[in-house]
Amino acid sequence: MRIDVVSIFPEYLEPLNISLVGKARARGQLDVHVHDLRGWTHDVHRTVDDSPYGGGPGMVMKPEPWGEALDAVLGQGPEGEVPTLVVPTPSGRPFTQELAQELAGRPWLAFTPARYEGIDRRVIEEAATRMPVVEASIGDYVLAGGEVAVLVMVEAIARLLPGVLGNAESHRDDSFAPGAMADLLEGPVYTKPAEWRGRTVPDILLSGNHGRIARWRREQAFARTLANRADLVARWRHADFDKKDREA
Ligand SMILES: Nc1nc2cc(Br)ccc2s1
Repeated sequence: MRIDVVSIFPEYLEPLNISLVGKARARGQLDVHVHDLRGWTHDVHRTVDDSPYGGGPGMVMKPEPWGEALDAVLGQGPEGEVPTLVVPTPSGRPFTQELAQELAGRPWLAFTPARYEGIDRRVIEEAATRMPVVEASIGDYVLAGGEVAVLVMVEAIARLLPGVLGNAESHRDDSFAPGAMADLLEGPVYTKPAEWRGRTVPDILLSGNHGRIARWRREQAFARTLANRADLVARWRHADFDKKDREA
């Protein structure tokens, strides 16, 4: 997978050089290119924003630099291919595990994290005439810019790429993963020592009875989901619980 990111703070994307994403890049599983939007400005002040038409607070990101940046990115990718443009925005569709899975299946993603009050709408409209566009929100809160959202989305997507996570089984038990864990949060996990500050590990996990352990883990996941995410539980049908249990 190729990933391009255009930002006025390219240094914000430094974390893409380390850990899971960094290792995937070193192994050639990911080809990441970070671009400074100001490279497509032509004035001495390298201007990327201006006051909003219609008035209102803050500044809006000018269309010209973004248009030229996307032209350049399109020209750098595989011949005849276009990226899926991913626009982090509080007003986008929820970025969920399902959307991460969908985007993990694309060969080329281009991220355009905004700052200020956002990007002139015409940039997105014009881009949509030449590539798929996904406007996605990582949550119901407003950040100072989209770079943090890009880090979240790239990590969530990269870990789903074949071979990136050491243990291919890890995906199966992810919270929100399709199948048995859909609409479920992961339950508690434990490791050595068996006793720590007077607290022991649940006996069931030491029993070696893998069927009962799987059942216990699902009950814990259900309880955690019930406690923290009633919205997910509302999507369960009673019969599904038993069915999901059989799938475990
Ligand atoms: N939750 C989010 N907040 C923001 C703010 C800006 Br400015 C750009 C993108 C995003 S995504």
